[in-house]
Amino acid sequence: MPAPTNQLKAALLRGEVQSGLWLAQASATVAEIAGQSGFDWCLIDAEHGPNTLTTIRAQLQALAGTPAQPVVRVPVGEDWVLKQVLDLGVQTVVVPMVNTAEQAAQVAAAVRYPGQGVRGMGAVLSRATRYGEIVDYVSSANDEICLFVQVESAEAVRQIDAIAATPGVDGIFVGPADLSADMGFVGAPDAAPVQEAIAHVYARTKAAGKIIGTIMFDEAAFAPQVAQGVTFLGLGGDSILIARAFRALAAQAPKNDAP
Ligand SMILES: O=C(O)C(=O)C[C@H](O)[C@@H](O)CO
Repeated sequence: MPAPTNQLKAALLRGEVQSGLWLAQASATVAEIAGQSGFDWCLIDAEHGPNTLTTIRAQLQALAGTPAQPVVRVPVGEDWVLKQVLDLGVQTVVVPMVNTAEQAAQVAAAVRYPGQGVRGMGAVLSRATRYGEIVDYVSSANDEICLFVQVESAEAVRQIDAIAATPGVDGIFVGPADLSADMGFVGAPDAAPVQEAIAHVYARTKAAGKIIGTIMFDEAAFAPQVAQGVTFLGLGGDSILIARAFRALAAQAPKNDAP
């Protein structure tokens, strides 16, 4: 029995738009609700969300019962972090703050077994192999890994051609907030120089034949992003949606003229 087919990767490689939700609550319940809401994928954010391996595992287990494909963003692109997260069974990972081609090559090696990388051989003990049931996992896992590296600095933009060309990097994920901040436009991702840089990254990523990803929090931005070639599209995050819904409901509270 080989590693499970990465349905999200397969759809993205067919050029299909796949939209999803950022999960930063570290809640298996929120993950389960999101996973059955119609998203193609749900990303468990361990960079900005208070996630641990235990909470990531619980959310992966919750998502397993839903149509949504699981994605994990690791806090940092270190080999040991990627090894532990992949052993939990996720096959699509996003690595933040990849600024150079050297870093891209390092994380690409970290997510694949020897022959294509340096991923440690612990899967037989882990959820990734269903605790030993998937006996051919190690020999088939590499092809089912989908690695996105985040381009979110001016240096990464300068190195986009080398980063995108890196073997084992399947997609480039633009982080608008961090990119704009690094370019000197804190809180202003719509600034013209930032948008020009993003358009350049999209063009060079497309030229390299790689998948383009990003996240938007404005529904009006979804279609324009797809028109620019984005197929791995974040539609927002659980925290902001929950907060908005609570504020909107509270605002509906009836009042009376107390006697
Ligand atoms: O820099 C960005 O933008 C991202 O990487 C996405 C954010 O981290 C995400 O949490 C939305 O703010």
